Amino acid sequence: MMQCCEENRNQPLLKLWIGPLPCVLLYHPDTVEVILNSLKNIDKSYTYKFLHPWLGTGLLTSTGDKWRSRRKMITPTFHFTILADFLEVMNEQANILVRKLEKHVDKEPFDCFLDITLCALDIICETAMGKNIGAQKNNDSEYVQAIYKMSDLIHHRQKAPWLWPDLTYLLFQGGREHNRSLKILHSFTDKVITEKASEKKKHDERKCDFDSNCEPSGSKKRRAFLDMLLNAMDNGGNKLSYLDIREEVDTFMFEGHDTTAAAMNWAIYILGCHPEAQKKVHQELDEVFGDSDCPVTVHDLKKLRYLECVVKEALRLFPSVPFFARTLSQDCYIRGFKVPKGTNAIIVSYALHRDPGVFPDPEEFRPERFFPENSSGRHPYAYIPFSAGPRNCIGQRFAQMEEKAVLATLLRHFWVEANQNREELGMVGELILRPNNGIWIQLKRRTAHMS
Ligand code: HEM
Repeated sequence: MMQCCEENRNQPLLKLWIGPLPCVLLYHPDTVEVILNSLKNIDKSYTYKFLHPWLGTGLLTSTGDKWRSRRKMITPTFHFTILADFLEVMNEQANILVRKLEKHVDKEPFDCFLDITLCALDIICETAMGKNIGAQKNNDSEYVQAIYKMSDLIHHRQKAPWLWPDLTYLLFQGGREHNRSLKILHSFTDKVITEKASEKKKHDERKCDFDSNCEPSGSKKRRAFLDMLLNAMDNGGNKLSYLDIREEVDTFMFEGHDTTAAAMNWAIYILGCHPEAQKKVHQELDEVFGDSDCPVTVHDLKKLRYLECVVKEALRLFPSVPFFARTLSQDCYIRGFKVPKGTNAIIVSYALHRDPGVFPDPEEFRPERFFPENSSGRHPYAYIPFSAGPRNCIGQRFAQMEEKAVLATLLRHFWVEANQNREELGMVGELILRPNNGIWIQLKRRTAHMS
């Protein structure tokens, strides 16, 4: 698909069939805008249906009034002050990662992909559910294995139209494994929600009893998204049901960890290939942190402007979600072409981000492209790693905070060298853009002021 867009860069759009589905591929800012800006064409495409058994119709997969009401209810849980509380979890997990990676300093190249991914998994588990599953220390857990199995199975099914009917799917081994993993995933979230709900009940009762002295003095309890979902209400004052909450928690688990994990891995890879840029990051880190080993604060994050440009440029070259799709609920016109209702519009951000008219020498890694003076006036739909418009990524600020905090912690300790060229990565655009061959790096220790 990526190659197809590249070869037809001068065409306004591409029409093709994927199995029985009529599709258009979009990879120009103005054509993408028509779809993403629309308040009507918000239905996800047919292949998202294979996420339903796991995620139900949570924020990612729902549509119409359900999506509108949920989006409104959940948006406040991503408020900046709440995100700031999550930074503590991000710092803790990033430090565990640093300790794990210590053993590789001045040693042979190693594949860091899983290490970074498990760090992202621990972060989302604790922030979404308030549960520390310690995946960084033990990745053999049934739940961790089931998450990866499930993502693989869903992707495989999306690519194979003969596996689309539920009945046929169940005849295959994949279908049976799918149901096994589903049980593990749901019983884990069920258990966590039940525990949290009963904790909340006890807490509310104590509060009614006497509205103070409930918590031991001085202890500040960490909030998780789940705590906020248990309190959330729609316009009519209705609370979310138990199943409503489960679909949202599962959605955060799915959408909120592989994406950030891939993004951090790609950023480490690309910095490992560009020592000049890495030196600038180190210099900035030294200016902000000096010799201290204090955890990263929100205030520090604001000062890491060059690192932010690195993160953005890495997501341009390697968008974690390389394409996403809508099914048109009404006819629309794109550059004068009538695209009928029912068509699947596939937005190929991987190709869009490589438009040489917007990003000259698109394959070059140049964080400077995102300096304010260089990005002002750029088409607002030319760079959309988090999608754009009303259905953009609700976790964007969370993800940016996590990426910067974890990368800053890693790079305060290590100098990174990458050991692969791009061809050796085995890049594949599945649900997530992944390096099939892993990310092989070497680490050297660094101390502040080395830069
Ligand atoms: C670098 C990290 C991330 C990237 C690149 C990313 C990218 C995206 C993209 C492209 C979409 C649109 C998908 C579509 O239209 O099918 C999306 C939607 C979404 N993302 Fe993210 N995401 C990231 C992190 C997160 C995190 C950390 C969370 C939650 C904690 C999250 C939660 C969601 C949700 C719930 C939606 C659906 C929003 C809606 O339809 O209203 N994402 N994300």
